[in-house]
Amino acid sequence: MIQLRDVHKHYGDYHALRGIDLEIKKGEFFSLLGPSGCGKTTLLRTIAGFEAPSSGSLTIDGRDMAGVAANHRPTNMVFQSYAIFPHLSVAENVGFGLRRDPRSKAEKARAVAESLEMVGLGGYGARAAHALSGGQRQRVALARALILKPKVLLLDEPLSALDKKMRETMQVELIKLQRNVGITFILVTHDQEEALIMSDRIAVMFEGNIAQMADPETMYRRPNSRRVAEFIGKMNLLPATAAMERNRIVVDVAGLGRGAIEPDQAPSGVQPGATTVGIRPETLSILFPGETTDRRLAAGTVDEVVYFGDMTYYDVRIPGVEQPLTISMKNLIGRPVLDVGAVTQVVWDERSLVVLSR
Ligand SMILES: Nc1ncnc2c1ncn2[C@@H]1O[C@H](COP(=O)(O)OP(=O)(O)OP(=O)(O)O)[C@@H](O)[C@H]1O
Repeated sequence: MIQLRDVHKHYGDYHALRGIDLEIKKGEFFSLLGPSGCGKTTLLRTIAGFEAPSSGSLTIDGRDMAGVAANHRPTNMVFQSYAIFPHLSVAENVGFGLRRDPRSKAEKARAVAESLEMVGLGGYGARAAHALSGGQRQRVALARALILKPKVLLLDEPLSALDKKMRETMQVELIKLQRNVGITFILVTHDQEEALIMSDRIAVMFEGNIAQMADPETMYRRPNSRRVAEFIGKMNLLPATAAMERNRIVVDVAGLGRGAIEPDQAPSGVQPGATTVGIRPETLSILFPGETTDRRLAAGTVDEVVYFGDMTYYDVRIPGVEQPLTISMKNLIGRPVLDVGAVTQVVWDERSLVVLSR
């Protein structure tokens, strides 16, 4: 539905977008994720028509958007600083975009009520906008965008001003809303958790480039580079050597040992020789007294313990490995929390390794 081909954007000498190729499907919840300054807002604004690409093409529904003004595109944008008008009522805010709509007053009022219903603010129409909470204002901004029935809703960090609890509630509500209305959502966020929770697909951006584009599970389990791996969640990085042995890829991981891996565990390919592998903390575990395993073991010493409610995070030092490995363990009834200095066995599985050669 939305297609970008080799899109570049220059601001004077600064090269903000460096050849973006992107295809977003109808009805998809797509997130642009990356650190501050990577160009995600520029990309969103380019799709919206607030910025013109320096080169490259953008089509929406097969129609070339070159020269098409923002207000003539089938898109609508919801901003971080959801600029609602404080002197108007909630209903007046939501109906603002219908000022020039030829429908009757009663029909417009019905559309406003419907939009408010969609965002969980049914019955709030008469309230003064200035008397709303942050989360409610955000919903008003959403209702105001939805009433225009855009094909694509562009969301620029829409939840970043909300506190954590409210943000989590709104994340779930936004997902439900998107499923109900079926329109394409493109979300800009620097919050990896938010992107993982909400998206059908994510593009991770660094310095004006898309580093990886994938569904959340692939992005998390099979990052294609060290940088993506470290940007999303916590990843243990270990030096390793890779070799091809009878058509199998075998990696020898410092301190852990050798294991054969599948091709999908090396999303950017494998060069024989020195490499880096990643392993997520929750794919490692500690073998507690009385437990057995048929998986691989490595002996180590607990270096650090961080207790975190239902989880405990251990840093375990393993001979031959420079950095302690972080291991997250669910706190279960009867499972002790180890102390710093405890000698332990770390359980690992070659299936959770990912080769991060870049
Ligand atoms: N109008 C502009 N003129 C000059 N440089 C700009 C302009 N807009 C953005 N930039 C630069 O382009 C780069 C990308 O900006 P952009 O706003 O897209 O980043 P971002 O990834 O959205 O970051 P943030 O999360 O901080 O908003 C930044 O280095 C920024 O300074």
